[in-house]
Amino acid sequence: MKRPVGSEAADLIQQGRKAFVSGLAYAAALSAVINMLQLTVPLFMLQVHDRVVNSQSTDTLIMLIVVAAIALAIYCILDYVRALTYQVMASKLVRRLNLPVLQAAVSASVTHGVAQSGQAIRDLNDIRTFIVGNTISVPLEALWAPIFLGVLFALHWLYGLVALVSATIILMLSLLSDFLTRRAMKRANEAALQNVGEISGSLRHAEAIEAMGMLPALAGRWRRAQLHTQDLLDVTTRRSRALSSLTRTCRYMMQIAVLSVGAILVIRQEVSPGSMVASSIIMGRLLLPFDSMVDGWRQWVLAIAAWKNVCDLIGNQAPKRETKPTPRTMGDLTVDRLVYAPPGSDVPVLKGLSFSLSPGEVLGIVGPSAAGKSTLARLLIGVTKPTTGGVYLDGNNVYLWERGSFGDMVGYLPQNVSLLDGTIRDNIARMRDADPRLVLEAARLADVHEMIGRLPLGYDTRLGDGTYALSGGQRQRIGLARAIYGRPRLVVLDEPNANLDTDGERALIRAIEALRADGTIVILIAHRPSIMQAADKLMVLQEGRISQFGPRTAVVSTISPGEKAIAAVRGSA
Ligand SMILES: Nc1ncnc2c1ncn2[C@@H]1O[C@H](COP(=O)(O)OP(=O)(O)OP(=O)(O)O)[C@@H](O)[C@H]1O
Repeated sequence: MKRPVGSEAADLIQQGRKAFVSGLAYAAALSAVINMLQLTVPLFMLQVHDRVVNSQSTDTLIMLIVVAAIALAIYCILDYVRALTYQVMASKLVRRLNLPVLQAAVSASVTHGVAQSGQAIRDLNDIRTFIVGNTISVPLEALWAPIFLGVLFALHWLYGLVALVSATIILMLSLLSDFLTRRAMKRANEAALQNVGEISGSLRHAEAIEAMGMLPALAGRWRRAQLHTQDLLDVTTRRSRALSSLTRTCRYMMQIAVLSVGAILVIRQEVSPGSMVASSIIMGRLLLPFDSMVDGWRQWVLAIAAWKNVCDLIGNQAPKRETKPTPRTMGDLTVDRLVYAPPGSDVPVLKGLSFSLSPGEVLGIVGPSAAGKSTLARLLIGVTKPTTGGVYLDGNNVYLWERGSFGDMVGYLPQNVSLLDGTIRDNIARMRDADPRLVLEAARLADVHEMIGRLPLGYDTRLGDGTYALSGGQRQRIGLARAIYGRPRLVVLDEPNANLDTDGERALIRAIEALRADGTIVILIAHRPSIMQAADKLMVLQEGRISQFGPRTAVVSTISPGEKAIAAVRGSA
């Protein structure tokens, strides 16, 4: 039986939460013992002063050394085990969630843009850094403060009182630091993120910037934005440095205070000299988590917010798709009352489209700009979720289809061909371990084999930033080879001839004919009419509605003269 779609995401979140909570409980148990063992040194001092110095007994000293050494050895092991526990927690979480977050981020970037999805990947990394860092332990350490306080009260109530007042002062200073820096820090971080986003976005258009002399104006904007960020950071740094100096000084003063109280008590012979030194050490240990309490708390809040973002992304934004592969099919493509309105908009771009195509049919889609052609293409390949209605391939909903098996069924050449960082072979083979036979077959079918052979490293030529730059036509033809790699059952080509010369167009028509002979359903979207001679059927899309649909010759004969997009089709008939 198939599991309900989306339940895998909920399971993953649940498992991640469980692993974190059980790991934290284990770390808390270890922390309990570790904190007790941290009393080894002060207790050793106390005993040395009170027993060894007074009795001058080296036997007692040796016994104390042995006991302390055993306690410290156990401390060392447990401290290491606790660090390992955090590391295992972090790596389990990242291993489980890496792929789902990446998948969800890709889906989210289709609908919400790249910024949000990039943030989710950063969030997961932040959670990992938080778990393996020191601040995760702060609340666990603070839990043991009452024990240290109890020991100090047990040594003398005045030690306890000084410690209690000191802890309160340190906590107040820590809260004050948070109050004075939190807002400015948040604004500085947001401004810095925005700056980096703007700069990296603009660098993608370096040619246009350079050619049209936009650099001075852009540099002025970046400079102003960076100065603003720097001002905010300066404010936070000044305030937090001042408060951390004050806190540290207070801590030293409090240790002097406890030592002074101890000295008075020793003079009055109310406590032993050993207890004076021991109380100073315990006090330092007690104040440590209070010092980092607010920072630790802030890190916890940030980590919880990051976890919430990751859960939201996986649970809500990721498409609720089937998790089991669907077998390869040869059936019809059916579009049923398809309506699509972009997120946040009530105005549909596509208004109730219905049509169907049989295996081996080639459909050409024409229409004026902004008619909804590319939006329809994205719905046909199951990238975008329909608002209502659906697209079905052999009865299976293309949006809900498990992505791995659907990818084998489908080829897509987007309007803006985007080749990925990697070799030409990697790109044609869709970044999988390339099967050379299939890569060659796709390249031959797209008629790019010779062209690739002329490149410096052939199929091993690397594409990406700072590497080999292909022409627009070369990119489009390699994109076509990628779309038809593995002989998919449905191929959607959005403006496949936009950058092609006559030879390229002829090769494209040959590729479409080969796909048709193979029983593949091909959908062609084009403004340039020459390619439409390869189509069996034509659809004219206008303002999100099908105004014409049928065999190519029939549609062409019924088109009213004067319509721009349709005149283009007539030219091809
Ligand atoms: N995610 C979205 N958010 C807002 N508007 C959108 C979204 N997707 C599509 N649109 C709008 O839908 C309309 C159709 O866009 P589409 O890209 O499908 O047109 P097209 O027919 O392919 O145009 P062209 O021939 O110029 O490529 C446009 O007005 C576009 O702004």
